[in-house]
Amino acid sequence: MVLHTRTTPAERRRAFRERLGSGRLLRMPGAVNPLSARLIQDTGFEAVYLSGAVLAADLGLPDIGLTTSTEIAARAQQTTRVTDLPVLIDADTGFGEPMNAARTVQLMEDAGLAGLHLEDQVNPKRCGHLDGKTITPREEMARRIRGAVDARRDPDFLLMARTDARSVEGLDAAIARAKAYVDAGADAIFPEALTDVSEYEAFRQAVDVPLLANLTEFGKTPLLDAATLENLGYDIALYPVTLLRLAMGAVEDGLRAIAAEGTQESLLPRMQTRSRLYELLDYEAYSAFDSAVFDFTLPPGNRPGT
Ligand SMILES: C[C@](O)(C(=O)O)[C@H](CC(=O)O)C(=O)O
Ligand SMILES: [Mg+2]
Repeated sequence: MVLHTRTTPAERRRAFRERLGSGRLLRMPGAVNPLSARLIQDTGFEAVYLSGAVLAADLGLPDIGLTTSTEIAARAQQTTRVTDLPVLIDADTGFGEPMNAARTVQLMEDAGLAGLHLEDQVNPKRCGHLDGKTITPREEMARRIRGAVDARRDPDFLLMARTDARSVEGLDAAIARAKAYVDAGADAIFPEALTDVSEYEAFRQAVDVPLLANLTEFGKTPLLDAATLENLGYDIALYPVTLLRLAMGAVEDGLRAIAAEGTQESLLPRMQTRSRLYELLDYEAYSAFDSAVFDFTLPPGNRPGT
């Protein structure tokens, strides 16, 4: 995969729709950057997520609706260029009125994404697993969804509605909202911050469209495993911030070790090697453009593929 993806956005959207219709659970890790999307593909996952929390944290911002739709579209495009997998993005509240949600859909289509989700919070929004959320009236969110549906040009672009109502209005209201959002045209539902298996079951019984389970760590939801979620009939298992938490944990430990030990020697076994990085970048394949690009040798045991 030199420089770019080989698949078109249309092909990926189609593949994503078909995969969601398979009845098998789709495990979707959130990328931390375009390179990590490559790693998600390389390790055998079939779709990539772009988390609003990660995109904000990447800029040193909290997840309270400060990022803009053009900012996240730019990051999305950098990501979709370097993976063949479908990419689903977190479009928060749609960034304003229903007309802003409509524009957001077109920006995300143009960024090569396979779909997005919109949530029924008001701004400033917050992480779905925090207390004190405020949600829109149900009809306001239905208008947001209808605006998004009308703006969509590729019918395969997935429009997922997230409801944050469980921790605000209770389970029954959250389910009623999910149904109303499907009636407004949502293709899939993201019930946020469910607290136990019985709530997952209730959603599954009530809603016919694909359902996403958000397995974010340190939140309100138990970290149900893939087999359990598949048995519950869920379609997507989301690990939105997992890679960021792993990476930042490792970065912090590493910084402390260098500061304490005066060398990074003890950290080498935990590092991605130069050869693995080059393999991921498909460095060698760039010789097709210019044989001088990859005409060096790496130390023994450190060549891509060895
Ligand atoms: C899924 C989510 O919307 C995200 O932005 O990744 C967050 C995740 C998190 O903050 O842990 C959410 O659940 O609100
Ligand atoms: Mg989010």
